[in-house]
Amino acid sequence: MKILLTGCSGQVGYELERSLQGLGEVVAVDRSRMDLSDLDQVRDVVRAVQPRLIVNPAAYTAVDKAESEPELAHRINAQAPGVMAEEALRLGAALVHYSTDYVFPGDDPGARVETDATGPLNVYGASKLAGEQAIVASGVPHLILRTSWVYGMRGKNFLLTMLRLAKERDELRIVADQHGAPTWSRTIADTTATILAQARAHDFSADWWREHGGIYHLSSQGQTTWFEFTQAIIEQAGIDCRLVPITSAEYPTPARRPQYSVLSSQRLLERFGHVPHWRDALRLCMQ
Ligand SMILES: NC(=O)C1=CN([C@@H]2O[C@H](COP(=O)(O)OP(=O)(O)OC[C@H]3O[C@@H](n4cnc5c(N)ncnc54)[C@H](OP(=O)(O)O)[C@@H]3O)[C@@H](O)[C@H]2O)C=CC1
Ligand SMILES: Cc1cn([C@H]2C[C@H](O)[C@@H](COP(=O)(O)OP(=O)(O)O[C@H]3O[C@@H](C)C(=O)[C@@H](O)[C@H]3O)O2)c(=O)[nH]c1=O
Repeated sequence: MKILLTGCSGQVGYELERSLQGLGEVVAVDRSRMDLSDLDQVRDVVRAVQPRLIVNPAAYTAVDKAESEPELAHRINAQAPGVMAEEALRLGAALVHYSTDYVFPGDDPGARVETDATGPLNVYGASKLAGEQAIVASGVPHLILRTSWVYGMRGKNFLLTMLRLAKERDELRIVADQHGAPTWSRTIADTTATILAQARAHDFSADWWREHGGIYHLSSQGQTTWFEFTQAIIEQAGIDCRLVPITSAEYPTPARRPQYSVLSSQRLLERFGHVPHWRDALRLCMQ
């Protein structure tokens, strides 16, 4: 069985290339082979590979930059997944896609469930929501896994930024009024593989997708703030750096970010098992 994996140079894509190995023949493509801003190329690659499953972690993830490149963000995060969905449907294949906590406005302290009303505050979030909608509207069998605050020991992420800055500076000023759950890229990849192993046990049947497909939240257990997350990172790394909690207003950015960004993974936990607490995953990742 062929699995077409996009974005294999990204945080989640890199981990997926390993986690998906047991499930089939993984055809991993990066931007040089399939540029998601080129919709004809996306279509051509899917037609050439003829996968039974497309797994799409590739995305435009530069949240602030997206504010000045809305069309490009929309093409990569919304139109390209739409083309993948159309092509997968044509081939009788299924699509696994990733989305974000930033589809929500984050004005309510409770953990968001899958059916809660969306309302992105920024261009990135709006483009990811449009991607979800294109996939759902296509009618393709799909899983959309919404995750949050992704980090790992490679790629571009908050953990690595903080480790670098903490070594360069005596003091870091970090927002303490945005709440969420940092999620290790490996947790996302391994959970995806666990879910797909269950689908494979049912021969990826239409019945399985009807019963288990759809949108799931997949983020670490527990919640924190960017400030407290940084405290945990610095402490575990044993770096001496003073951390100052600040408000979002004191750290102006081109994109607005949600204040409360916690996702409830209850639906996924009930069907597919365990997701670790953010502190446990951070410890393991940094070890
Ligand atoms: N990072 C985060 O904090 C969060 C991410 N998500 C979602 O999870 C998924 C995985 O994210 P993550 O692994 O962290 O993202 P990364 O930014 O680490 O990786 C994104 C990947 O997409 C690729 N990509 C970007 N533009 C294009 C393009 N035009 N054509 C082909 N490939 C492209 C990048 O390639 P290249 O290396 O060449 O740039 C890279 O491989 C995404 O859907 C994202 O929206 C959800 C919540 C939080
Ligand atoms: C570098 C830095 C950032 N910050 C703040 C800015 C921002 O509010 C917060 C997080 O910064 P970042 O820009 O790294 O994170 P951001 O790009 O907003 O991260 C988001 O990425 C996308 C892809 C997602 O889908 C989201 O789930 C989320 O992970 O930390 C500080 O307070 N101090 C600092 O020194």
